[in-house]
Amino acid sequence: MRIAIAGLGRMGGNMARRLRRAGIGVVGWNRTRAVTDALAAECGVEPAASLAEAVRRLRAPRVLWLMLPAGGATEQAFGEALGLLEAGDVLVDGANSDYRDSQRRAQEAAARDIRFVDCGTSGGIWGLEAGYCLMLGGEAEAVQILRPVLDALAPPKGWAHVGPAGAGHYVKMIHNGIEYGMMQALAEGLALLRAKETFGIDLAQVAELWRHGSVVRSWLLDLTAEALARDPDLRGVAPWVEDSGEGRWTVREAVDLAVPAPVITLSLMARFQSRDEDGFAARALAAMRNAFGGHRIRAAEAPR
Ligand SMILES: O=C(O)[C@H](O)[C@@H](O)[C@H](O)[C@H](O)COP(=O)(O)O
Repeated sequence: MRIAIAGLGRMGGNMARRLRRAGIGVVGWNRTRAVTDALAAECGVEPAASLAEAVRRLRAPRVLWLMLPAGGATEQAFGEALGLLEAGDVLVDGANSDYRDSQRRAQEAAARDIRFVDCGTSGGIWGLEAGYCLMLGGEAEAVQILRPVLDALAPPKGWAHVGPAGAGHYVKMIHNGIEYGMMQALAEGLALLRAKETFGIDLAQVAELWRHGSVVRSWLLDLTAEALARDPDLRGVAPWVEDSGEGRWTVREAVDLAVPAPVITLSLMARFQSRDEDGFAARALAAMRNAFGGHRIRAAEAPR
């Protein structure tokens, strides 16, 4: 089997490597040509200078796997791919795309008899060795065509066809919402342990301890324990937490469906709060408290 991968960054590049290790042919295209060439030299990816060339190098039914950043880059490549692929070909989006975009894209592809598969992809940079967890939405026949690729990318039992178009990215979105909540709970627990100064608890020791037989043992805890062992106070990490969209979409979904999701919602808000360098809401609170009760406010540093 031979497929084309568009986007050979952290995720796409490692997926190409893993496929090559399993003996699957990979035609690779990346916006920066040097990245494609390096991968070609390293593991025998067939380099393509353009998306059109990548598609030309495939045989029907062609499989083109987009592994680009969600949003503009994926949308642009999707539009271009529709003009390059033919009826019966399979177009996969493995990015963290909004499931509603995937539903629309599946319809646009279906109008040209192109089979669109949305693939939620979990595993990050560890996927190369451990395999990726793949959540697939789309037609069963299209997923069948992908079977050898999925078997190579995922660990045993690590991929599943979870529903129609959009369902793959929907399941990945909820997965990431859960990820936010789990991360937040671990982070808060560690902060509470650290605050109990009278006990002098060694966080790295406790995180390591909990990895063995405890109810909260998990891969996230494994990674946390490693980070604490390296840098017990995490001094090298600024208290600024980004988000890429999936958590916001999960919260939006909770509102749309009127399903209470307080933990996920608050864990998203905690990330926003981590970026609030201006602290206006906190200043407003302190000002109100001062106004009604004469309570002390801490003077802000004079602007320089
Ligand atoms: O399952 C995964 O492998 C991760 O969820 C992965 O998709 C990625 O790390 C997120 O994009 C980070 O998401 P945030 O930037 O929203 O934290």
